[in-house]
Amino acid sequence: MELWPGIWPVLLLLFLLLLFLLPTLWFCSPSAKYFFKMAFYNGWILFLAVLAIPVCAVRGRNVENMKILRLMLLHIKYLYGIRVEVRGAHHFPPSQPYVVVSNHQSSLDLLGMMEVLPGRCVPIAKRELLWAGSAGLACWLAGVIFIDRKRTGDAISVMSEVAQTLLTQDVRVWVFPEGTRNHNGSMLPFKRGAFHLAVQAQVPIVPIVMSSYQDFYCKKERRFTSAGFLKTSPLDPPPCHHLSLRDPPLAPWTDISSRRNESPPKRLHGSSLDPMILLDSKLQAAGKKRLMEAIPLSHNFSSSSPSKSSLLVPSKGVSTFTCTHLH
Ligand SMILES: CCCCCCCC/C=C\CCCCCCCC(=O)SCCNC(=O)CCNC(=O)[C@H](O)C(C)(C)COP(=O)(O)OP(=O)(O)OC[C@H]1O[C@@H](n2cnc3c(N)ncnc32)[C@H](O)[C@@H]1OP(=O)(O)O
Ligand SMILES: CCCCCCCCCCCCCCCC(=O)OC[C@@H](O)COP(=O)(O)O
Repeated sequence: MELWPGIWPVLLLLFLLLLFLLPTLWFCSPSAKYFFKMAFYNGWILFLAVLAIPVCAVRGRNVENMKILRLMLLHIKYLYGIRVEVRGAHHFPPSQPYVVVSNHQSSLDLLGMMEVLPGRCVPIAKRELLWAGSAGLACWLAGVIFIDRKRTGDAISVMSEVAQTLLTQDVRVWVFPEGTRNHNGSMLPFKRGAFHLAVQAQVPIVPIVMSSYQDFYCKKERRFTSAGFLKTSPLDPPPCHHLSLRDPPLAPWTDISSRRNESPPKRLHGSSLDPMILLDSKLQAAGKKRLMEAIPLSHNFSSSSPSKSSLLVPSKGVSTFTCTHLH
């Protein structure tokens, strides 16, 4: 009993110590700053999810709930001083189902994603996210599609169901075809699911490239700097690759490859403290290149349905994919 009064000064001392230590770490240690920022990022999302769950639960699991999550997440970029610029939003087909494919650098992609997320669009996510507490539940309520990456067969059947849903319920799907986060400046080989999905549902693929975070964020170096940086989330200008199995073959890939070395990064504001527009043309080029490599590969997949697979095998040297829209 006598000990209790003594605990308050200790707690007060600890509190003062923290009050001194945290700002010191914040200003002196970039790693600590990185840690705090990421911890707050995750914590804040978990907190927002707690608020979102009851609102979303009214409708049950419903893709329309994604609008609520989107609105609730849009402010986070301001907390981090990240400016998001969207380019080429008009490349989204106006009102039809399609598959979005995008590069995946880190969980910060959520910010760019929310900025451009079209209506009735649900991401495909690894199953583990479902267990991320309130965030997992919020994702489930918003119709996020979960796949078990270790069980290819199961993942394929989920994707096949999604192909049906795309058409019957008029939804769009967002896939990170690298299948995991990748922050090395290039793109990992693409997984095939997104392309199967688009062909099965006969819908266009809309590629989106998010510029490199390297300038302000690097997980390996534990670096997450403040002020004066920008994240750009451009929609890749050359655009919707319509999967047409009937149209006469064109040579879309040569068109796109000639655009690979387009505009160098631009700095629109002079001062280093101003937000910078940094359109990472290399990553864009890598994205396009990968798309070029990956999309035709999906011709070669085997399908259990003979009629489908014969449709998908192009005649010799002919691409069945036509690019309906180039910027
Ligand atoms: C207000 C507060 C709110 C708070 C809450 C926060 C809210 C936020 C809201 C929302 C945010 C959500 C954020 C989500 C972000 C998450 C990101 C991630 O989790 S990224 C990881 C998961 N994504 C993927 O993995 C990509 C999709 N993966 C695939 O498509 C793969 O292809 C997969 C899993 C289906 C199979 O992967 P394999 O590793 O086995 O490799 P393969 O080579 O692609 O496939 C193997 C064989 O299967 C065939 N195959 C694949 N898919 C097929 C299909 N659909 N039909 C037939 N065959 C198929 C392929 O052709 C291949 O066969 P052959 O080698 O070609 O013969
Ligand atoms: C129970 C408490 C668990 C706490 C976990 C904190 C979770 C905070 C929610 C953050 C939601 C952010 C959504 C982005 C998800 C993301 O980026 O996932 C990574 C996967 O794409 C790829 O995973 P990997 O293969 O591991 O790179």
